Amino acid sequence: MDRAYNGETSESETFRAHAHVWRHAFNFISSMSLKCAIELGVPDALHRRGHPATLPELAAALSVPTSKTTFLGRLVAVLVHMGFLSRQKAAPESNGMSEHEADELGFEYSLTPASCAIVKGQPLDLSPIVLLTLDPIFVDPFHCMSEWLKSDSETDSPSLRTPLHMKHRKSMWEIKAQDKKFDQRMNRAMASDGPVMARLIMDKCGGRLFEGLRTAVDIGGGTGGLARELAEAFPEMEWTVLDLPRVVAGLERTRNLKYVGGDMFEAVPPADAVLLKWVLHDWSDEESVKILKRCKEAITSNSKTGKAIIIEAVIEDGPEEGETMKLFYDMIMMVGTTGKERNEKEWAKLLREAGFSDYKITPLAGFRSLIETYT
Ligand SMILES: C[S@@+](CC[C@H](N)C(=O)[O-])C[C@H]1O[C@@H](n2cnc3c(N)ncnc32)[C@H](O)[C@@H]1O
Ligand SMILES: C/C=C/c1ccc(O)c(OC)c1
Repeated sequence: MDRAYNGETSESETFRAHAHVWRHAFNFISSMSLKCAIELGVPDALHRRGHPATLPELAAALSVPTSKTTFLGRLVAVLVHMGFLSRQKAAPESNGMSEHEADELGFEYSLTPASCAIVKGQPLDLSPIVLLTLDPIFVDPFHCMSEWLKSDSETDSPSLRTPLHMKHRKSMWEIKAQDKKFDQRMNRAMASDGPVMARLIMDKCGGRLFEGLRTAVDIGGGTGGLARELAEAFPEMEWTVLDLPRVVAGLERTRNLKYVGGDMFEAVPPADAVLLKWVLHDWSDEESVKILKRCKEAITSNSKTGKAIIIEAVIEDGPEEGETMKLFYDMIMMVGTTGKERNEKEWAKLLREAGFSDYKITPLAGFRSLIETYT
């Protein structure tokens, strides 16, 4: 019999184990409370206000009716607990409340560093990524994970390719092509990561990264969230964003940045540097090698000193808290795409198979790295 059942385990140890289970079972409450706060615009309202708000003031600012104020208070309690709001005792005279009211509602709430990071429209706003991650299109298929794991891929029915496929009877890419709202949500989430990564890349690599290079193309670059920043930082270079025609339709070129609609599995515009951020983790090894081969052709046809620059997680490198994110993104890739997160060995193998020679990994802050590889 297991130690846990034979009485040798101390009670406190058992309770610690139970607490561990409880916490993990209820983790989704944190995710959903965060999602709700973003949808309601809680951080935005406090940011606009510029000073702390009592619960009734917050309710008014969010257009939550008086009949729902106490319910909002229950969400707010969770947000305080999670570190997305801070709570202080309000000075009673500051809000004109009687002492009795102050007992119940005498707190004021303000932003924390974590909620500042999800104020909409701020340069480094993470809220679009949260809303994409917690979209039912991604969350629902997690309920199918066990069923999917037991289904035999050998039968190779397309509907068994991913749990997302199993749930929606379509691939993520088909949904993205058909559902305008989801398409926008995803494009926005990706674009919002651009300025963050551009800043990290410039901090860690500076001008060295593009030294001697005249042209660059961001493959699967979405609406240009990253390329626009880099085009501004490196104005003497010519920049191109390649993405599917409907993603880049109607996007205006700037002085040194243009958009090209196309299919990266077919052809990639020639350039000295090819960028791939958060693209290869969407695809299996076979698919990734195909993309990388197109990239290699694009580089060699243009330059002898060219390189590919891959911005992705490298599993097992970097600090502990980064590791959690890599593991979680690996689940998202497994549930939603045919891709995966890769360790250094797996990256090296992909690059070799696609015909790249050497590579160099520079860890960026957070959970991603920059991989430079040469033709
Ligand atoms: C996860 S997003 C990453 C976007 C961007 N690189 C970033 O990091 O913000 C993947 C991108 O690949 C694009 N994509 C998917 N299939 C493609 C294809 N066959 N050719 C070109 N782009 C493609 C999608 O439209 C999407 O913009
Ligand atoms: C819920 C998140 C979905 C997602 C889908 C494809 C990606 O490449 C990705 O990269 C961060 C995120």
